[in-house]
Amino acid sequence: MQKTQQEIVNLLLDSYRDIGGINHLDCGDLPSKIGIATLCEDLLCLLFPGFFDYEAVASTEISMRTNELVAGIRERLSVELRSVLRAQNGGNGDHGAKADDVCCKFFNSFPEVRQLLQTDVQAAYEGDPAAKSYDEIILAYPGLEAIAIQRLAHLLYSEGVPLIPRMMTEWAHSKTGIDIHPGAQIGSHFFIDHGTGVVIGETCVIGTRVKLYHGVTLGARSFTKDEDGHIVKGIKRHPNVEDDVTVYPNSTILGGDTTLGARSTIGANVFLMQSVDPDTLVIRGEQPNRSLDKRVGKKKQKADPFEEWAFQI
Ligand SMILES: CC(=O)OC[C@H](N)C(=O)O
Repeated sequence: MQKTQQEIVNLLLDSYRDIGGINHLDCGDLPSKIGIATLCEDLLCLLFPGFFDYEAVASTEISMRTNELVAGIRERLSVELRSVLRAQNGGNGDHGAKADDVCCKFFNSFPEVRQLLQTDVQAAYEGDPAAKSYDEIILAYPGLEAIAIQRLAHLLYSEGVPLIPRMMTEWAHSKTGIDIHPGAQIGSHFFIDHGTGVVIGETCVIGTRVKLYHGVTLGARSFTKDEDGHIVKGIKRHPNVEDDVTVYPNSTILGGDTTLGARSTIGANVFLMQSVDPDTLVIRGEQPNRSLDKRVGKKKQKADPFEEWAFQI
């Protein structure tokens, strides 16, 4: 039997009353998904003047253009910040002062973020023989876009801003296929080549000159639970990657106390839940240019049951 419009509405209202966990009522605005997406687009224009704009930008107009961009971003970011801070406080309070403070710190950090991004572009140029120019990297490398947004999102995350940083990195994820949590701490000269399927967890600490290929996961092991069976949040769950480490495609490194020692290389398709010393090579399967004897002779450990071999390079 067909339902009237009012009957359909009543069914939904009943469901809103009975199933409460997925309603957001009487507790203020949430950030807008479209709003965050356009903010991210404008932030990229601000970080890389002339690269993400629709039209060429002349140096004579850079001051005016920067003024306009900063004013627009500041106004919209303040609105979004007030919304999330209110929502966090059950829809109460103004939070204008806190929003202004966060905005101010955010913009103050831009020169530092740009300095880091310049090292990321350099790392991509030096790390990829296919990269012909810095322009190509800024315009065409998904890894650069993902790390640019993550570095900004990390500033907001570090100020304790809820929701917005995650929405920013998810915007970048949807564009690039690269999922970097805003909490991850990432050093300079960071390069993700190709990028699709890379996942970097919230509590990762990554050193300088680290290079990752597509499909790499820096993830958590199975979750610790409290006595009520609830997963414990806020603990260190993801690996540390020291300076000058390279991880080749589709490798999975798990665990908060797992450290990839400096200058190590993790080959493709490796599954690791234990630390490796500095200067270690970990590979899975045969390497055609090494005899098995040589590998066995040099091997440090064999991680059962995955047939991984680690030895000094
Ligand atoms: C990257 C990863 O391990 O994710 C698992 C889970 N989301 C966490 O943060 O622990």
